[in-house]
Amino acid sequence: MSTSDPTASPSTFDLERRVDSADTTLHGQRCAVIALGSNLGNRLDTLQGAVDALADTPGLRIKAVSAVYETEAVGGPDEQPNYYNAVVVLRTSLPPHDLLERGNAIEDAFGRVRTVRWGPRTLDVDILAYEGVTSDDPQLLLPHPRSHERAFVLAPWLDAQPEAELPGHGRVGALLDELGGADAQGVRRRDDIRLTLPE
Ligand SMILES: Nc1ncnc2c1ncn2[C@@H]1O[C@H](COP(=O)(O)OP(=O)(O)OP(=O)(O)O)[C@@H](O)[C@H]1O
Ligand SMILES: Nc1nc2c(c(=O)[nH]1)N=C(CO)CN2
Repeated sequence: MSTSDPTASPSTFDLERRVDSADTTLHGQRCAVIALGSNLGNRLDTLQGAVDALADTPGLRIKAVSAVYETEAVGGPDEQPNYYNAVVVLRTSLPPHDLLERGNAIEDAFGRVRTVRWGPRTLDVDILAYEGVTSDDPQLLLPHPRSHERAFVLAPWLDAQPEAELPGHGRVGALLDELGGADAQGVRRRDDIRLTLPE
């Protein structure tokens, strides 16, 4: 992890130790899919910062990043700004809870404040699925229990991984069709902006 990592903290060392041990045990690398969302502040810079921070995580390699989608806020208080949403497909030797911890640290680094449920936020990092893992632990529900009904998740996921399947629900493309497509939920691909992967 580089010293410029905005999430670097003493717990970073803990994380590195766990990554090292995960690398040398049976965990191997598994595929995981992460949803990013932002509807406060500079949404594009924040999503790019989150991609950079994920890419800078030991034991994690990004395989694909979706286009950016501008999406109407679902749930929570009225009159929220639109979100920018994107999905990242990765391979990792981090166990699921460590990946969650890393996602939470990245949210915190970008000023995430938790007030009302589904309220506006600088950054949301959700784990949509983790290869071979289902979990009913409220701290980490896998696959994410609401992803099948959210076009703001399915449209970018399909973009990043056209053959994707949501465990227990089927193909992501079919799920999006069942919702009536991206347009039906106010989800629009923004082809004028994009996220990049660090070299
Ligand atoms: N798959 C998951 N990915 C991320 N957080 C999860 C997951 N499953 C459970 N959680 C838990 O959900 C808690 C609340 O997360 P958060 O406030 O970001 O919810 P939200 O993104 O607003 O709502 P939603 O869960 O509907 O997307 C977190 O503390 C986290 O431990
Ligand atoms: N459009 C949109 N709406 C949301 C989003 C989001 O990322 N995009 N995230 C939520 C909680 O995770 C609740 N509502």
